This record gives sequence, C-alpha cells and structure tokens, in this order.
Amino acid sequence: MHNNSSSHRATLIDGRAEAAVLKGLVAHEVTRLQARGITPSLAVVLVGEDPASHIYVRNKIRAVEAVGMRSISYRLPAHTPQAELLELVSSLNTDAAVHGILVQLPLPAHIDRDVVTDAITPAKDVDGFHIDNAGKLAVGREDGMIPCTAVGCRLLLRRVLPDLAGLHAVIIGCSNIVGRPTARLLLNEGCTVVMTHLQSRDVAAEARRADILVVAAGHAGLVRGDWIKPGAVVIDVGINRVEQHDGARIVGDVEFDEAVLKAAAITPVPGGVGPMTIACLLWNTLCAAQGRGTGQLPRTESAG
Ligand SMILES: Nc1nc(=O)c2c([nH]1)NC[C@@H]1CN(c3ccc(C(=O)N[C@@H](CCC(=O)O)C(=O)O)cc3)C=[N+]21
Repeated sequence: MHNNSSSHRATLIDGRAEAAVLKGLVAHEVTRLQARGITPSLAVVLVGEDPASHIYVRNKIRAVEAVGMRSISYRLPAHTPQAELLELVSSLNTDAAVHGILVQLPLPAHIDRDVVTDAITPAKDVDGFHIDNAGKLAVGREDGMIPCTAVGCRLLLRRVLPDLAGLHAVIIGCSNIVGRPTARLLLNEGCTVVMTHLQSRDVAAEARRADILVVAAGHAGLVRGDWIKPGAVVIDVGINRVEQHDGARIVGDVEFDEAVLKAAAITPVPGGVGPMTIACLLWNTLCAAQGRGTGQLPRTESAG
C-alpha cells in the first residue's frame, strides 16, 4: 500500500450502485402495493422542445417503468399559456390514479416557476419544490417531500461517513433545487453548514475548511485541487456539457483529476449524484403512493 501524497487516490463513490440498491427497495415496495391493487404512478409534464429536457424526461420515464410503476407523460408546446399548464396540474391534483406530479424545469420564460410548483398538491409534489415542502424542510422536518438531488447527496455521504454530526460542510451554490435543501439536510445531521454563492467573498477559503464539500454551481472546473482539504469528501452535483476535440463530454463542477489526489472520497460525473436523483424520484413517488413524506420509513404491514 502506497499512501504517500503523490500516490493517494480518493475512493470513488459509486452513484449507480447506490441507486440500484434504492431502486431495488422501491421495486420491492411496489410489488407489495400492487398486491393491494395500487400501482404508483407519476405524471411528468414537459413544456417546450429543449433537447436536454427531452432526454432527461425519457430517462425518468424509463426508470419509473423499470421498478413497476406507471408513468403518464404530457408534452406541451413551448408557447403553452401558463393558465393552460395550471389547468393540467389542477386536473392531475384531483386524479386519484396519479400519485406524483413532476413539471420538468426549466420552464419557458413566460411561465412563473413558483406559481406552477405551488399549484401542485404538496403530497404529490415529488420534486419537493412546493413552498409547504420547502418550509417543512427549512424548520428541520422531514415528513414532507424532500428534493431528490439533496436526498441523493445525503445518502451518498452517509455511505462513506456513517456519522455526519459535527463535520464542517461547505455548500457551493445555493439554488432552491439543490444547494439549499442539501444544506438543510446536512444541518439536520448535525453538520456545521456554510452556504456559499455568487456573492461570497472567498469561496476557495471556505472550501478549504470543508470536511464535506458539496458543489452545485453549474460551472465546469470551478473547484480546483487546492480548494480541497486533504481527506475531505467531495460531492460533485454539476452536470456540464463540454465540447472537446473528440466530441462532447459531461463533466462536473470539480476538476476531477486534481481533486482525486486530495479527497478521501469523491463522486464521479457521470455516475455519481445524477443516478441518485432518479432513484430518489422513484422513492418519492413510492412515498406519495403510500401517503407519507420522503423521510418517513415505509410502514411495515403485518401479513393479511
Ligand atoms: N422538475 C425537475 N426535477 C428534476 O429533478 C430535474 C429537472 N426538473 N430538470 C433537470 C434536472 C436535471 N436532472 C438530472 C437527473 C438525473 C441525471 C442523471 O442521471 N445523470 C447521469 C447521466 C448524465 C449524462 O450522461 O447526461 C449521471 O450523472 O450519471 C442528470 C440530471 C433532474 N432535473
């Protein structure tokens, strides 16, 4: 074993393997529900023709069906009026056969994202973006729907760090979709959480203090090797398409080749957080069908 600084390489956190475990659990619960005549179902709404969104939505639908759940997809033209989208959401809210509703983001500029997400019944809000769900998480409650990527990040961290209490966690990027909810979850675990964003003075200096570094900035190559404290655990949420001489490639927000020499463990991109986001979406859809929140364990029903 060579463990000197020149040969050290971080453990890779395998998001695909972790996602497969969670999907297996979901698939098992789905069979139990089906025995009672319930097939969990997810409605996915896509507005506009963004090619990346179409690929994401196709992958989500495939994953939903692979665990035995039902998916219903709605593809609306880019010029769809907001009122029409709200009508669709309203009809899905009252449809008892629909357990989860996901409106794919980003939405066209003429549609107010907050109005749409707040129109979804909180119990069917599998993204966890509704203000009621965000509010619960903000006060430390985990009985609502919690955003999928944040849940996925915590599961990956728990895999390599059994006890998160007292650790110094630094979040880079504070979107409502990823950074903020992840910060809330890590605070719930007892971490000391620092949230950095575009206006932060010295993000590198904050990052160097991190035992846990979560990067969700959407900026390829933002985090360099010298931003990472030796032995830190790095979660790279970024998904950036970069053009290279031999075609396009997906990279994260972390300069992986540098970070792998400093960190104790790191998530790759692809194959890290992304697959966990999908697996947690399946989990949330299951939770919605079972009438519970993300953070509540499945009820163990006795036979008969
Ligand atoms: N309402 C809403 N909810 C979302 O959860 C949502 C959304 N809108 N809009 C877009 C983003 C993006 N997102 C991803 C999920 C999985 C992967 C994923 O599985 N990535 C793979 C493959 C990456 C690739 O090759 O493209 C990986 O990282 O290994 C990526 C991105 C969910 N989003």
